[in-house]
Amino acid sequence: MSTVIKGARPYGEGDPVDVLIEDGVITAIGAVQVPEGAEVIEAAGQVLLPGFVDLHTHLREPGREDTETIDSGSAAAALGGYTAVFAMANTDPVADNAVIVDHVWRRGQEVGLVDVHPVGAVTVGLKGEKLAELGTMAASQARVKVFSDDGLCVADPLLMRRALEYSTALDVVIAQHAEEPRLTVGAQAHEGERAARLGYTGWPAAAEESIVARDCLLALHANARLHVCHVSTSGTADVLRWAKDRGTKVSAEVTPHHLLLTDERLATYDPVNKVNPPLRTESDAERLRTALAEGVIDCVATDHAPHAVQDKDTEWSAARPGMLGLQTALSIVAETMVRTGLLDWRGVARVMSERPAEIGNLADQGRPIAAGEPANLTLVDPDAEWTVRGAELASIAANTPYEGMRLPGVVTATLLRGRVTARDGKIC
Ligand SMILES: NC(=O)N[C@@H](CC(=O)O)C(=O)O
Ligand SMILES: [Zn+2]
Ligand SMILES: [Zn+2]
Repeated sequence: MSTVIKGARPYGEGDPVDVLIEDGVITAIGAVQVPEGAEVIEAAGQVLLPGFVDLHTHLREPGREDTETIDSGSAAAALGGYTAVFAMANTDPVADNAVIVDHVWRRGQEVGLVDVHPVGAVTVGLKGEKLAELGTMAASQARVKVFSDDGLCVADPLLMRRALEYSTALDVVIAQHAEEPRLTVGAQAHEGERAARLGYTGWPAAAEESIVARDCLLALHANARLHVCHVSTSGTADVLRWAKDRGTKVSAEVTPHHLLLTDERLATYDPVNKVNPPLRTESDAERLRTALAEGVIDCVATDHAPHAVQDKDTEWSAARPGMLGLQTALSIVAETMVRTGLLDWRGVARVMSERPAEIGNLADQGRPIAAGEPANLTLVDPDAEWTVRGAELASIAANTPYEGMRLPGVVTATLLRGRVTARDGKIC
Protein backbone atom coordinates (compact mmCIF):
# COMPACT_ATOMS: atom_id res chain seq x y z
CA MET A 1 0.00 0.00 0.00
CA SER A 2 1.61 3.26 -1.09
CA THR A 3 0.59 6.90 -1.24
CA VAL A 4 2.27 9.92 -2.79
CA ILE A 5 1.59 13.45 -1.59
CA LYS A 6 2.59 15.53 -4.61
CA GLY A 7 3.91 19.06 -4.28
CA ALA A 8 3.55 19.73 -0.55
CA ARG A 9 5.60 22.18 1.51
CA PRO A 10 6.68 20.52 4.78
CA TYR A 11 6.24 23.07 7.60
CA GLY A 12 5.29 25.62 4.92
CA GLU A 13 8.99 26.00 4.06
CA GLY A 14 10.97 25.76 0.83
CA ASP A 15 9.94 24.51 -2.59
CA PRO A 16 7.18 21.92 -2.98
CA VAL A 17 8.31 18.29 -2.71
CA ASP A 18 6.72 14.87 -3.16
CA VAL A 19 6.37 12.57 -0.17
CA LEU A 20 6.29 8.81 -0.73
CA ILE A 21 4.60 6.72 1.92
CA GLU A 22 4.85 2.92 1.97
CA ASP A 23 3.41 0.61 4.61
CA GLY A 24 2.67 3.50 6.95
CA VAL A 25 6.17 4.95 6.82
CA ILE A 26 7.63 7.93 4.93
CA THR A 27 10.19 6.34 2.57
CA ALA A 28 11.25 9.22 0.33
CA ILE A 29 10.98 13.00 0.10
CA GLY A 30 11.90 14.94 -3.04
CA ALA A 31 11.01 14.24 -6.64
CA VAL A 32 9.28 10.90 -6.35
CA GLN A 33 8.40 8.36 -9.06
CA VAL A 34 4.75 7.41 -8.42
CA PRO A 35 4.62 3.62 -7.95
CA GLU A 36 2.05 1.51 -9.84
CA GLY A 37 -1.36 1.71 -8.15
CA ALA A 38 -0.33 4.32 -5.59
CA GLU A 39 -2.89 6.74 -4.22
CA VAL A 40 -1.95 10.29 -5.22
CA ILE A 41 -2.82 13.39 -3.22
CA GLU A 42 -2.26 16.60 -5.20
CA ALA A 43 -1.09 19.06 -2.58
CA ALA A 44 -0.54 22.04 -4.90
CA GLY A 45 1.88 23.77 -2.54
CA GLN A 46 -0.17 23.27 0.62
CA VAL A 47 1.46 23.06 4.07
CA LEU A 48 2.37 19.58 5.30
CA LEU A 49 2.53 19.17 9.09
CA PRO A 50 2.93 16.27 11.52
CA GLY A 51 -0.52 14.99 12.55
CA PHE A 52 -2.00 16.98 15.41
CA VAL A 53 -2.15 15.58 18.94
CA ASP A 54 -4.87 16.74 21.34
CA LEU A 55 -4.02 16.32 25.01
CA HIS A 56 -7.54 17.28 26.12
CA THR A 57 -10.69 15.88 24.48
CA HIS A 58 -14.05 14.85 25.96
CA LEU A 59 -15.57 12.01 23.94
CA ARG A 60 -18.49 11.24 26.33
CA GLU A 61 -18.33 7.47 25.84
CA PRO A 62 -19.33 5.72 28.05
CA GLY A 63 -22.37 7.47 29.42
CA ARG A 64 -23.40 10.36 27.19
CA GLU A 65 -23.41 8.81 23.75
CA ASP A 66 -26.28 11.17 22.89
CA THR A 67 -23.67 13.98 22.69
CA GLU A 68 -20.51 12.24 21.38
CA THR A 69 -19.15 8.75 20.89
CA ILE A 70 -15.65 7.47 20.26
CA ASP A 71 -16.84 7.00 16.67
CA SER A 72 -18.21 10.52 16.10
CA GLY A 73 -15.43 12.16 18.12
CA SER A 74 -12.77 10.27 16.15
CA ALA A 75 -14.33 11.55 12.92
CA ALA A 76 -14.28 15.14 14.23
CA ALA A 77 -10.65 14.66 15.23
CA ALA A 78 -9.56 13.27 11.84
CA LEU A 79 -11.38 16.08 10.01
CA GLY A 80 -9.63 18.55 12.29
CA GLY A 81 -6.21 17.15 11.33
CA TYR A 82 -5.62 15.05 14.46
CA THR A 83 -3.94 11.66 14.48
CA ALA A 84 -4.05 11.18 18.28
CA VAL A 85 -6.32 12.45 21.03
CA PHE A 86 -6.38 11.98 24.79
CA ALA A 87 -9.92 11.26 25.99
CA MET A 88 -10.69 12.72 29.42
CA ALA A 89 -11.81 10.52 32.29
CA ASN A 90 -15.01 12.35 33.30
CA THR A 91 -17.28 9.83 31.63
CA ASP A 92 -20.09 7.84 33.26
CA PRO A 93 -18.82 5.50 34.61
CA VAL A 94 -15.61 7.39 35.29
CA ALA A 95 -12.42 6.07 33.62
CA ASP A 96 -10.79 5.28 36.95
CA ASN A 97 -9.98 1.61 36.31
CA ALA A 98 -8.42 -0.68 33.72
CA VAL A 99 -11.74 -1.97 32.37
CA ILE A 100 -12.95 1.45 31.25
CA VAL A 101 -9.63 2.72 29.91
CA ASP A 102 -9.12 -0.50 27.95
CA HIS A 103 -12.60 -0.15 26.46
CA VAL A 104 -11.85 3.39 25.31
CA TRP A 105 -8.50 2.38 23.83
CA ARG A 106 -9.88 -0.69 22.02
CA ARG A 107 -12.93 1.15 20.69
CA GLY A 108 -10.63 3.85 19.32
CA GLN A 109 -8.54 1.24 17.53
CA GLU A 110 -11.67 -0.41 16.09
CA VAL A 111 -12.88 2.91 14.70
CA GLY A 112 -9.36 3.44 13.38
CA LEU A 113 -9.49 7.13 12.51
CA VAL A 114 -7.27 8.45 15.27
CA ASP A 115 -5.42 6.91 18.22
CA VAL A 116 -7.64 7.45 21.25
CA HIS A 117 -5.50 7.44 24.38
CA PRO A 118 -7.62 7.28 27.50
CA VAL A 119 -6.77 9.63 30.35
CA GLY A 120 -7.14 7.86 33.70
CA ALA A 121 -8.78 9.53 36.67
CA VAL A 122 -6.47 10.58 39.51
CA THR A 123 -9.05 9.84 42.20
CA VAL A 124 -11.75 7.17 42.45
CA GLY A 125 -14.94 8.45 40.81
CA LEU A 126 -13.36 11.92 40.47
CA LYS A 127 -14.41 12.38 44.08
CA GLY A 128 -11.08 13.81 45.23
CA GLU A 129 -11.00 11.47 48.22
CA LYS A 130 -8.70 8.59 47.42
CA LEU A 131 -6.25 7.80 44.67
CA ALA A 132 -7.38 5.59 41.79
CA GLU A 133 -5.19 2.64 40.82
CA LEU A 134 -2.81 4.60 38.65
CA GLY A 135 -0.33 1.73 38.35
CA THR A 136 -2.94 -0.74 37.09
CA MET A 137 -4.14 1.69 34.46
CA ALA A 138 -0.57 2.52 33.41
CA ALA A 139 0.16 -1.20 32.99
CA SER A 140 -3.13 -2.02 31.24
CA GLN A 141 -3.54 -2.60 27.51
CA ALA A 142 -4.32 1.12 27.14
CA ARG A 143 -0.94 2.03 28.67
CA VAL A 144 -2.36 5.16 30.33
CA LYS A 145 0.20 7.96 30.21
CA VAL A 146 -1.84 10.92 31.44
CA PHE A 147 -3.98 11.11 34.56
CA SER A 148 -6.49 13.84 35.33
CA ASP A 149 -9.68 14.53 37.27
CA ASP A 150 -10.46 17.18 34.64
CA GLY A 151 -13.83 18.81 35.12
CA LEU A 152 -12.79 18.89 38.76
CA CYS A 153 -9.62 19.98 40.54
CA VAL A 154 -7.58 17.63 42.71
CA ALA A 155 -7.96 20.24 45.43
CA ASP A 156 -6.60 18.32 48.43
CA PRO A 157 -2.88 19.18 48.52
CA LEU A 158 -1.96 15.90 50.22
CA LEU A 159 -3.70 13.83 47.53
CA MET A 160 -2.14 15.93 44.78
CA ARG A 161 1.27 15.48 46.35
CA ARG A 162 0.80 11.69 46.52
CA ALA A 163 -0.38 11.55 42.92
CA LEU A 164 2.70 13.50 41.80
CA GLU A 165 4.98 11.22 43.82
CA TYR A 166 3.48 8.05 42.33
CA SER A 167 3.59 9.53 38.84
CA THR A 168 7.40 9.68 38.92
CA ALA A 169 7.71 5.92 39.46
CA LEU A 170 5.21 5.22 36.67
CA ASP A 171 6.67 7.81 34.26
CA VAL A 172 3.25 9.37 33.70
CA VAL A 173 2.02 12.94 33.99
CA ILE A 174 -0.68 14.43 36.20
CA ALA A 175 -2.81 16.99 34.34
CA GLN A 176 -4.53 19.39 36.68
CA HIS A 177 -7.80 21.27 36.15
CA ALA A 178 -6.59 24.21 38.25
CA GLU A 179 -9.56 25.61 40.11
CA GLU A 180 -9.63 26.21 43.86
CA PRO A 181 -13.22 25.11 44.48
CA ARG A 182 -13.67 27.31 47.55
CA LEU A 183 -13.12 30.35 45.34
CA THR A 184 -15.54 29.32 42.58
CA VAL A 185 -18.70 28.39 44.50
CA GLY A 186 -21.59 29.37 42.22
CA ALA A 187 -19.22 30.98 39.72
CA GLN A 188 -20.73 31.69 36.31
CA ALA A 189 -18.26 33.88 34.44
CA HIS A 190 -14.88 35.62 34.69
CA GLU A 191 -14.87 37.82 37.80
CA GLY A 192 -14.73 41.34 36.43
CA GLU A 193 -16.76 44.30 35.29
CA ARG A 194 -18.74 42.44 32.64
CA ALA A 195 -19.94 39.66 34.95
CA ALA A 196 -20.70 42.20 37.67
CA ARG A 197 -22.87 44.23 35.36
CA LEU A 198 -24.93 41.18 34.41
CA GLY A 199 -25.16 39.98 38.00
CA TYR A 200 -23.19 36.75 37.45
CA THR A 201 -21.15 35.36 40.34
CA GLY A 202 -17.49 35.75 39.41
CA TRP A 203 -14.80 33.08 38.79
CA PRO A 204 -11.67 34.88 40.02
CA ALA A 205 -8.31 34.56 38.27
CA ALA A 206 -6.77 33.72 41.64
CA ALA A 207 -8.78 30.48 41.80
CA GLU A 208 -6.66 29.22 38.91
CA GLU A 209 -3.38 30.93 39.70
CA SER A 210 -3.24 29.82 43.35
CA ILE A 211 -3.61 26.14 42.41
CA VAL A 212 -1.06 26.40 39.60
CA ALA A 213 1.44 28.01 42.00
CA ARG A 214 0.78 25.37 44.66
CA ASP A 215 1.06 22.48 42.20
CA CYS A 216 4.25 23.83 40.63
CA LEU A 217 5.83 23.82 44.10
CA LEU A 218 4.54 20.32 44.84
CA ALA A 219 5.89 19.08 41.51
CA LEU A 220 9.25 20.77 42.01
CA HIS A 221 9.73 19.23 45.44
CA ALA A 222 8.59 15.79 44.24
CA ASN A 223 10.69 16.13 41.06
CA ALA A 224 7.50 15.13 39.23
CA ARG A 225 5.97 16.19 35.93
CA LEU A 226 2.88 18.40 36.11
CA HIS A 227 0.67 19.46 33.21
CA VAL A 228 -1.66 22.44 33.59
CA CYS A 229 -4.94 22.14 31.68
CA HIS A 230 -6.58 25.08 29.87
CA VAL A 231 -4.56 28.06 31.14
CA SER A 232 -6.84 31.10 31.03
CA THR A 233 -5.19 34.04 32.80
CA SER A 234 -2.10 36.18 32.32
CA GLY A 235 -1.28 35.61 36.00
CA THR A 236 -0.99 31.87 35.34
CA ALA A 237 1.51 32.64 32.56
CA ASP A 238 3.55 34.60 35.15
CA VAL A 239 3.51 31.65 37.56
CA LEU A 240 4.49 29.20 34.79
CA ARG A 241 7.41 31.37 33.71
CA TRP A 242 8.61 31.61 37.31
CA ALA A 243 8.26 27.85 37.85
CA LYS A 244 10.00 26.94 34.58
CA ASP A 245 12.87 29.32 35.37
CA ARG A 246 13.35 27.40 38.61
CA GLY A 247 13.52 24.07 36.78
CA THR A 248 10.03 22.77 37.53
CA LYS A 249 8.97 19.99 35.15
CA VAL A 250 5.72 21.77 34.31
CA SER A 251 3.98 21.96 30.95
CA ALA A 252 0.81 23.81 30.05
CA GLU A 253 -1.86 24.01 27.40
CA VAL A 254 -4.13 26.78 26.15
CA THR A 255 -7.39 26.22 24.31
CA PRO A 256 -8.22 27.84 20.97
CA HIS A 257 -11.21 29.57 22.57
CA HIS A 258 -9.10 31.23 25.25
CA LEU A 259 -6.77 32.50 22.50
CA LEU A 260 -9.61 34.11 20.53
CA LEU A 261 -12.70 34.76 22.63
CA THR A 262 -13.23 37.03 25.65
CA ASP A 263 -15.85 37.78 28.26
CA GLU A 264 -17.21 40.36 25.85
CA ARG A 265 -19.28 37.37 24.69
CA LEU A 266 -21.25 37.55 27.97
CA ALA A 267 -23.31 40.34 26.44
CA THR A 268 -24.87 37.77 24.07
CA TYR A 269 -26.41 35.89 27.03
CA ASP A 270 -25.83 32.79 24.86
CA PRO A 271 -24.63 29.86 26.99
CA VAL A 272 -22.69 28.48 24.02
CA ASN A 273 -20.07 30.86 25.43
CA LYS A 274 -20.14 29.32 28.90
CA VAL A 275 -17.00 27.30 29.53
CA ASN A 276 -14.72 26.32 32.37
CA PRO A 277 -12.42 28.11 32.97
CA PRO A 278 -14.43 31.08 31.73
CA LEU A 279 -13.56 33.34 28.82
CA ARG A 280 -11.35 36.06 30.26
CA THR A 281 -10.41 39.61 29.21
CA GLU A 282 -8.74 40.90 26.02
CA SER A 283 -5.48 41.40 27.88
CA ASP A 284 -5.55 37.82 29.16
CA ALA A 285 -6.13 36.49 25.63
CA GLU A 286 -3.32 38.66 24.31
CA ARG A 287 -0.93 37.39 26.99
CA LEU A 288 -1.92 33.76 26.33
CA ARG A 289 -1.01 34.24 22.66
CA THR A 290 2.44 35.63 23.43
CA ALA A 291 3.03 33.02 26.16
CA LEU A 292 2.25 30.30 23.60
CA ALA A 293 4.58 31.88 21.03
CA GLU A 294 7.38 32.12 23.61
CA GLY A 295 6.93 28.57 24.92
CA VAL A 296 5.83 29.60 28.42
CA ILE A 297 2.67 27.76 27.42
CA ASP A 298 3.74 24.60 25.60
CA CYS A 299 0.84 23.64 23.41
CA VAL A 300 -2.72 24.01 22.20
CA ALA A 301 -5.35 21.55 23.45
CA THR A 302 -8.98 21.75 22.42
CA ASP A 303 -10.93 20.85 25.59
CA HIS A 304 -13.51 19.67 23.04
CA ALA A 305 -16.62 19.42 25.25
CA PRO A 306 -19.81 18.33 23.48
CA HIS A 307 -23.11 19.02 25.24
CA ALA A 308 -26.72 18.21 24.37
CA VAL A 309 -29.12 20.98 23.36
CA GLN A 310 -31.13 20.59 26.56
CA ASP A 311 -27.97 21.09 28.62
CA LYS A 312 -26.82 24.15 26.65
CA ASP A 313 -29.88 25.93 25.32
CA THR A 314 -31.14 27.09 28.73
CA GLU A 315 -30.69 30.12 30.95
CA TRP A 316 -27.00 30.86 31.57
CA SER A 317 -26.83 29.58 35.14
CA ALA A 318 -28.34 26.17 34.30
CA ALA A 319 -26.20 25.54 31.20
CA ARG A 320 -23.27 23.10 31.29
CA PRO A 321 -19.86 24.61 30.60
CA GLY A 322 -17.94 23.53 27.52
CA MET A 323 -17.68 23.96 23.75
CA LEU A 324 -16.71 21.92 20.67
CA GLY A 325 -13.16 22.36 19.45
CA LEU A 326 -11.68 19.52 17.39
CA GLN A 327 -12.69 20.69 13.91
CA THR A 328 -12.03 24.38 14.48
CA ALA A 329 -8.72 24.28 16.40
CA LEU A 330 -6.37 24.63 13.42
CA SER A 331 -8.36 27.55 12.04
CA ILE A 332 -8.43 29.41 15.36
CA VAL A 333 -4.67 28.89 15.70
CA ALA A 334 -4.22 30.15 12.12
CA GLU A 335 -6.34 33.21 12.93
CA THR A 336 -4.80 34.09 16.30
CA MET A 337 -1.19 32.92 15.89
CA VAL A 338 -0.25 32.66 12.20
CA ARG A 339 -2.11 35.65 10.74
CA THR A 340 -0.76 37.79 13.57
CA GLY A 341 2.82 36.69 12.85
CA LEU A 342 3.25 35.16 16.32
CA LEU A 343 3.91 31.66 14.91
CA ASP A 344 5.03 30.31 11.56
CA TRP A 345 3.91 26.85 10.42
CA ARG A 346 6.91 25.22 12.07
CA GLY A 347 5.69 26.82 15.27
CA VAL A 348 2.21 25.42 14.65
CA ALA A 349 3.76 21.94 14.29
CA ARG A 350 5.45 22.48 17.64
CA VAL A 351 2.35 23.57 19.60
CA MET A 352 -0.21 21.26 17.95
CA SER A 353 1.84 18.11 17.41
CA GLU A 354 5.41 17.88 18.74
CA ARG A 355 5.00 19.25 22.26
CA PRO A 356 1.68 17.49 22.98
CA ALA A 357 3.19 14.19 21.76
CA GLU A 358 6.16 14.67 24.09
CA ILE A 359 3.99 15.61 27.07
CA GLY A 360 1.69 12.62 26.42
CA ASN A 361 4.73 10.38 25.91
CA LEU A 362 3.74 9.14 22.44
CA ALA A 363 6.78 7.81 20.59
CA ASP A 364 5.10 7.59 17.17
CA GLN A 365 3.44 11.04 17.05
CA GLY A 366 4.82 14.53 16.58
CA ARG A 367 7.76 13.10 14.67
CA PRO A 368 9.82 14.96 12.05
CA ILE A 369 8.62 14.84 8.45
CA ALA A 370 11.51 12.72 7.22
CA ALA A 371 12.27 9.37 5.59
CA GLY A 372 11.95 6.50 8.04
CA GLU A 373 9.37 8.28 10.19
CA PRO A 374 5.75 7.14 10.73
CA ALA A 375 3.36 8.80 8.26
CA ASN A 376 1.11 10.62 10.71
CA LEU A 377 0.50 13.73 8.67
CA THR A 378 -1.85 16.64 8.13
CA LEU A 379 -2.16 18.69 4.97
CA VAL A 380 -3.41 22.25 5.39
CA ASP A 381 -4.49 24.78 2.78
CA PRO A 382 -3.35 28.00 4.46
CA ASP A 383 -5.06 30.31 1.97
CA ALA A 384 -8.52 28.72 1.96
CA GLU A 385 -11.32 29.88 4.27
CA TRP A 386 -14.48 28.18 5.45
CA THR A 387 -17.64 29.05 7.34
CA VAL A 388 -18.38 27.15 10.56
CA ARG A 389 -21.80 25.45 10.79
CA GLY A 390 -22.35 23.47 13.98
CA ALA A 391 -24.90 21.20 12.32
CA GLU A 392 -22.33 20.19 9.67
CA LEU A 393 -19.59 19.21 12.12
CA ALA A 394 -19.01 15.49 12.69
CA SER A 395 -19.77 15.71 16.41
CA ILE A 396 -23.21 14.64 17.56
CA ALA A 397 -23.53 17.81 19.62
CA ALA A 398 -23.38 21.17 17.82
CA ASN A 399 -22.26 23.60 20.55
CA THR A 400 -19.65 25.58 18.64
CA PRO A 401 -19.03 29.18 19.67
CA TYR A 402 -17.85 29.95 16.13
CA GLU A 403 -21.21 29.45 14.39
CA GLY A 404 -21.34 31.43 11.13
CA MET A 405 -17.75 32.69 11.46
CA ARG A 406 -15.49 32.67 8.42
CA LEU A 407 -12.11 31.24 9.41
CA PRO A 408 -8.76 30.77 7.66
CA GLY A 409 -6.96 27.43 7.21
CA VAL A 410 -8.58 24.28 5.86
CA VAL A 411 -7.44 20.73 6.69
CA THR A 412 -7.49 18.99 3.30
CA ALA A 413 -6.08 15.58 4.29
CA THR A 414 -5.15 13.61 7.40
CA LEU A 415 -3.07 10.43 7.35
CA LEU A 416 -2.77 7.97 10.22
CA ARG A 417 0.15 5.55 9.71
CA GLY A 418 -0.12 6.21 5.99
CA ARG A 419 -3.86 5.60 5.76
CA VAL A 420 -5.92 8.58 4.59
CA THR A 421 -8.52 9.10 7.35
CA ALA A 422 -10.00 12.37 6.11
CA ARG A 423 -9.82 14.15 2.78
CA ASP A 424 -11.46 17.36 1.55
CA GLY A 425 -13.81 17.49 4.51
CA LYS A 426 -14.92 13.86 4.27
CA ILE A 427 -14.06 10.81 6.34
CA CYS A 428 -12.34 8.06 4.36
N1 LIG B 1 -14.36 22.75 29.89
C1 LIG B 1 -15.61 22.66 30.25
O1 LIG B 1 -16.25 23.70 30.37
N2 LIG B 1 -16.21 21.48 30.45
C2 LIG B 1 -15.61 20.20 30.46
C3 LIG B 1 -14.86 19.93 31.72
C4 LIG B 1 -13.57 20.67 31.86
O2 LIG B 1 -12.72 20.67 30.95
O3 LIG B 1 -13.30 21.26 32.91
C5 LIG B 1 -16.68 19.14 30.24
O4 LIG B 1 -16.45 17.96 30.50
O5 LIG B 1 -17.75 19.51 29.74
ZN1 LIG C 1 -11.15 21.31 32.91
ZN1 LIG D 1 -11.88 19.38 29.87
